[in-house]
Amino acid sequence: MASNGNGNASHDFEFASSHVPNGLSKINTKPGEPDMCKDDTSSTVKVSNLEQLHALQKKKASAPTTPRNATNPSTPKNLTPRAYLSEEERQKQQMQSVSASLASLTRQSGPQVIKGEPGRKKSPPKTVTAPRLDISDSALKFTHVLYNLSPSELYEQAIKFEKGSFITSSGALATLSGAKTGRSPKDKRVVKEETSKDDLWWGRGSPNIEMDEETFLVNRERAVDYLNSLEKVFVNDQFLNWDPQNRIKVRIISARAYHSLFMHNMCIRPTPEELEDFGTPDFTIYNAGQFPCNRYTHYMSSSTSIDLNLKRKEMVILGTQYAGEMKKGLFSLMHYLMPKRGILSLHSGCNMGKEGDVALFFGLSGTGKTTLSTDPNRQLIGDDEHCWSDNGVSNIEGGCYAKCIDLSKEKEPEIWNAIKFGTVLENVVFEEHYREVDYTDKSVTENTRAAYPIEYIPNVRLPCVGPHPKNIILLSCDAFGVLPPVSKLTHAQTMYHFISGYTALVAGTVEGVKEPTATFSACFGAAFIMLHPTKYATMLAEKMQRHGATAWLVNTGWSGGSYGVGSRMKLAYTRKIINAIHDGSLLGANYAQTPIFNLAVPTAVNGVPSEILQPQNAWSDKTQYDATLKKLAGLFQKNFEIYADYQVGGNSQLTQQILAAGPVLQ
Ligand SMILES: Nc1ncnc2c1ncn2[C@@H]1O[C@H](COP(=O)(O)OP(=O)(O)O)[C@@H](O)[C@H]1O
Ligand SMILES: C=C(OP(=O)(O)O)C(=O)O
Ligand SMILES: [Ca+2]
Ligand SMILES: [Mn+2]
Repeated sequence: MASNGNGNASHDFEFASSHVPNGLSKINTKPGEPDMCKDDTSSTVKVSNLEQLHALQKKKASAPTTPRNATNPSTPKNLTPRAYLSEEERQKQQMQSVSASLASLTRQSGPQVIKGEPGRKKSPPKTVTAPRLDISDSALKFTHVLYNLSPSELYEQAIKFEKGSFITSSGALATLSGAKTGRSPKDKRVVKEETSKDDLWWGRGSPNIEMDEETFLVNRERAVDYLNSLEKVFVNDQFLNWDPQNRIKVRIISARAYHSLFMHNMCIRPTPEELEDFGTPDFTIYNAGQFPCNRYTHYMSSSTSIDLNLKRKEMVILGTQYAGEMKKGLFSLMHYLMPKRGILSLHSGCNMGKEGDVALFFGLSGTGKTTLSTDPNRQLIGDDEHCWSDNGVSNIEGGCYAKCIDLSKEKEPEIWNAIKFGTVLENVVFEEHYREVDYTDKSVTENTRAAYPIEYIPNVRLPCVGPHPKNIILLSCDAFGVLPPVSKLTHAQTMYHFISGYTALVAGTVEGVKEPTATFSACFGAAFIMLHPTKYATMLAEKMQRHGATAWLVNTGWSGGSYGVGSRMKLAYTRKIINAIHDGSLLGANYAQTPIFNLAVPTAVNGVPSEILQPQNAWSDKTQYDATLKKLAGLFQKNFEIYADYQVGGNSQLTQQILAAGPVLQ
């Protein structure tokens, strides 16, 4: 009957052959049809007003989840949806839990919260009301809770309400993180309290700068008051760790859609059933990043404070909107919780080959964990944070956080293609009309970032778990240009370099500064570790020995001279080196020892010019090379002094071997 695009003409209307006086043809409806003009022929919608029509557009939500394959080990067997609860009761419990999270500690109960956006006054709001014993202006107002919104909803929130939010030509959400475009490790504080203080690493070299319990509460109150003063807050209830036995439930309360979307991408996304049974989180982040801390508060040294309280299982963020702070805050938590269970937490990328061979990529920021674990020939398990338990490896996260300065489609196609709808693009610059991103532009920061769900990488391994690692790759971006592109490490050397955690980056964007600065960051992530580095090193040594893993040191930094003279190692060469590690060919190569560092360097690697394998060959000024090598060796030795008094494991022999495995200056 109808014309529905298949080429048949509609016979619903007939033009009368006779002309009416004004020149317009008269339209006659067919006999039997109701006397109304229809502009299409499909059945009409069953609504009586526009509002109802708009309501039809949105159907019952099913939360966007992290996809898992059929044999999903990350859904614990005892997870049965609470079928006995009515939808209304369930929602009420959910909001009661959020209200409790947002409660001031001086009140018995939480603030009045309403699920959903402000301004929808039509239906009576589902509120959770606190008994009004302590009547105050802030207790009288409602806070709207935007609970586990989808990427589409978060895009709308960001674009409507957050200045600096734009959709780029590839569909990503471009945002600005404000004044802080990187982490603020000097502003991190850890509460010294009786449940954890004896386990934690304090003092020289430690990232854990202490704070007392009272001061934490002052900052927590500041964050909670700020969040409650807003019309609406975002709440994400999500998981960490793909190992089902060691999954952690986290709640993130934030004020920006950008933060909510970032965490949606970075944490593991629960299924609707898992969300129904979420209950009370194991850990809560209060992100009040737009609001500064009070500098008159004890322990505060700037307007930024990132405070971790392991006893209360809470983290407070004030004065920084850099989203990586939340991700790495949770990583710190895992660096405390997991070793207590005999599980090693690792600042590493991880992927797996067709034979089930797993590789770990350790390294500080910018050394290549994300770039090199994203490999078209291998399945990606994760780019940044992992656990190594007796069952193998598991990713902690549900997403990746790639650096995108100078990103190119040719060199890193998988990451390039992952920057699409749903991806958060931090601090990038784009052309104002077409919104084409210019990845070379450092106007906002050099630390431009893309956060995307892990399944945006096509060859992802879901669930993100794997067997015990075969190769351990320590990445170092040596801007001095003296470390070889690749070397095979002995067991003791592995421990030495793991504890040292060396990289050297160029001093940054300051004009005229050409001298590289060495960074030593224990366990390739000193900013996130909670226990003494030797604790993690002992676990790594034990696991590597038990599972027969081989370790390699790979320099992704400079070759042919230091920064300013030499050039960055070609990514294509590094990839060839990594391939030779994966396929086992490098294990059987011939090796030569280097002076001072005593590293075993292969004489040939398929696809890599042999003259760059021994770094001194690539330098034109040999005396300069010798001097630079000695300088770096001295820096290593100086850094290691703080560990000389510690034992690795119960084994003083291993400790002696580790000390002897460092560079030797004649
Ligand atoms: N030889 C190389 N190996 C690895 N990365 C390289 C190399 N040369 C340049 N790069 C660039 O260095 C950066 C490494 O960053 P990324 O992989 O995100 O580091 P991480 O994940 O360790 O913080 C990327 O921008 C990458 O394109
Ligand atoms: C998010 C970060 O990690 P990485 O640079 O290691 O990817 C960071 O250091 O802020
Ligand atoms: Ca990374
Ligand atoms: Mn990282």
